[in-house]
Amino acid sequence: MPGKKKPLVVITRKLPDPVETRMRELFDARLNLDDHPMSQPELVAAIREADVLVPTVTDRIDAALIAQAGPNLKLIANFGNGVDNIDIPAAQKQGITVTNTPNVLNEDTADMTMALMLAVPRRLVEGANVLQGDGGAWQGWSPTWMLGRRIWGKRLGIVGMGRIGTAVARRAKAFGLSIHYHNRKHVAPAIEEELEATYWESLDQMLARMDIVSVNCPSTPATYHLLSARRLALMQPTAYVVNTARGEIIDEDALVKMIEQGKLAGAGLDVFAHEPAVSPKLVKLARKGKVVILPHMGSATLEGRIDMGEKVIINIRTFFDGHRPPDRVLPIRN
Ligand SMILES: O=CC(=O)O
Repeated sequence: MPGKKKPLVVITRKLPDPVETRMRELFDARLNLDDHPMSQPELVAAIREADVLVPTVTDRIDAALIAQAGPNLKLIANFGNGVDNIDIPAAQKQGITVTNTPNVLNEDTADMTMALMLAVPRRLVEGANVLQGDGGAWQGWSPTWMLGRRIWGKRLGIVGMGRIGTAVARRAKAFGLSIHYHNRKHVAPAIEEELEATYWESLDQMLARMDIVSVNCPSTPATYHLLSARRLALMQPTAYVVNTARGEIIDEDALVKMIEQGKLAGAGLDVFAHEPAVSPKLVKLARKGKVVILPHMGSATLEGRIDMGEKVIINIRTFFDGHRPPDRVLPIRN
């Protein structure tokens, strides 16, 4: 941007090198080279001074923080798809634009969803641990040892057939699962045709009939504990739950209890209710092979993270060129 003063852009976490290099070229970029999660006073200092804040999903940008924004703060360009970490109405009220990084992580997150969908019923981690443990546990192949459950021919229920849900559905179809989905408002007729998918208006009815349920909706006040204790209890005891969206969408305590009591077969979880803390009960279930737990790695590919950084840059540049940034996020209207 020749001739113009470069915007002061505060980035809360370390980003991949090519992204940081480009940000340095384009902006007055304040980087977090040692990658420490920013403390509340550091966030307040950043938001007071910056023209643009680039937070990640681990930074809570709530109304109290936004209220302390300095006069220069015009844009919060989230490095992340989910914006549940940002109080969008509070930002909008203060004239601050919010953007995110959609689309570029659909395929990576869908891959991880598929990986969990395979890992739990097919006992992938349990099997790997046999060889990685003391080494003596494997007695050789046996017709009745390490038997999991087949996923081919089973029913997959997708909660939230959006961009990621659709990418999951395409993969799952190729693995021989029949595709079912529930969306709160919109049906997706094109996807229904392409994947011979069945739309369930009633989430309760869908849950009761699925072999695997994959959570792929955003975390909003309306989806908080969408898979509640009552709804989880509707599921078959042979069913699995996979969540690569947000921990808050499932009542995690209820899920744990149901798996402990054999009322659900297991779960594959990449996200948790109180990250980075993970319930010790879930860790215990993981040791028993009932769940596979991953530390929020759905979009964690080098390519994906560089693409996300590129999106952040495009959003900032477009905004300062006087146009509406491509990934502007507006408050949800019910
Ligand atoms: O979880 C990661 C994201 O929302 O980008």
